[in-house]
Amino acid sequence: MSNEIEKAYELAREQYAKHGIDTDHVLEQLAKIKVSVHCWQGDDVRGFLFQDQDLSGGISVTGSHPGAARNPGELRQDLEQAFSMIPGKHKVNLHAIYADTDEGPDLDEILPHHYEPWVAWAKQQGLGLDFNPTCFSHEKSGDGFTLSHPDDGIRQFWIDHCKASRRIGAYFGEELGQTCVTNIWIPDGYKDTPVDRMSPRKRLMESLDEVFAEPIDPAFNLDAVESKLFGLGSEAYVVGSHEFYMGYGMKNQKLICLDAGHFHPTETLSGKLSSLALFTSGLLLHVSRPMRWDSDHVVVMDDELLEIARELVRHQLLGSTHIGLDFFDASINRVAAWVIGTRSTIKALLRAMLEPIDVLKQAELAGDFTTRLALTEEFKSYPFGAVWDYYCLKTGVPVREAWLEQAKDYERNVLLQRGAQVSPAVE
Ligand SMILES: C[C@H](O)[C@H](O)[C@@H](O)C(=O)CO
Ligand SMILES: [Mn+2]
Repeated sequence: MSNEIEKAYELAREQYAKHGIDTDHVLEQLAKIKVSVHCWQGDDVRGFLFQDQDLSGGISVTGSHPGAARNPGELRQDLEQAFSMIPGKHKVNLHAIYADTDEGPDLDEILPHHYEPWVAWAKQQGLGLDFNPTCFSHEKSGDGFTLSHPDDGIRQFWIDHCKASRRIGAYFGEELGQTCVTNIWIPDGYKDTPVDRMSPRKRLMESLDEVFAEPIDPAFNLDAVESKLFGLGSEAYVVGSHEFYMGYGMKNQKLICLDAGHFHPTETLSGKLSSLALFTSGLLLHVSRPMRWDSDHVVVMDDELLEIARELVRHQLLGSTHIGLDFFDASINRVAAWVIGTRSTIKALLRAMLEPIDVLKQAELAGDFTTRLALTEEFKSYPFGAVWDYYCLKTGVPVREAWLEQAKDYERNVLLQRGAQVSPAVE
């Protein structure tokens, strides 16, 4: 098998070389890209701090596939399993509710040591960590408002939570020697048309100013802010809209987080990158797959994913863009969901790197749109799959669908052995 893969790669290498594309170099570049894999696919966004709280904040996970992780040890075990089927070294994105501690801190009391086992594990696995304050699934977000809440006390609680989160991000960055991105998303909004759209936004702006007041070394932690068009129960108005965070992020040098599911259905994230990149200090992506709404389906290599990858590659945005995933599907094996979404994202980046970018740009500049269209179309059937297979082989992960048998074994031997109750950590 490995001989066949190597032979196919040699043929592919020759074909790409005819267009000046050095596949060996492309694979070296690909290996440098880190995808931030979101931990919350592993347990349907439940977390470990408030396990009796229902998921709130206008997001929803559907499906009842067995085997969700019930404690931090199981979640790490599942992530390790997923990473053994994903080429490259990446990052894990944690939410505050994934603290690994018996101390039971409230969200405004979280401290770096509550996440120490995650750091020890990340070091051992050679992974980076990213972070998010959890401004939902909590009694103080019950009426749908957090950082823009009209009540000073409740707003202060969420400000303190976000401040604590940045310090945890800085701790991750310092400990792991890899910058942590701490992303703030809040659900605040109204189900029906508000009378006053301005005041909640003013409160949010002031809360964010307070959250970001403490200087933190950007080598350790970078802040990001994530907008949204609507949520379940906030259909009419979301305080943290795209325009709000675009303005806030540019004015205050914060990363702007673009979630593929957070725009009007015909708007594309890929269409926004080249504009925002000209004016921002950097971007964070939440690569997701909206189906008619912000449904957070598992990412697949569809046209939009490819177009996002092309924008990042063609305009050299990989250095300033942090690529995170954000989907949660409980109707399929959760480990497989991670593997499918992450492999598809990396594969799309590879495909984008294997295109004759300079030739296409020159054709466009010369007004030769025939060549542009013809080459773009022909390259769709170039043997990128042979290069991908070779990359998997060389990085020691299963080639093609071979990973599925491994995932099924893991499901049989581990996931299906889990009962419904919370069990002690597996370690
Ligand atoms: C759990 C995540 O933080 C959440 O999905 C957020 O990023 C979002 O996209 C909400 O719609
Ligand atoms: Mn998101």
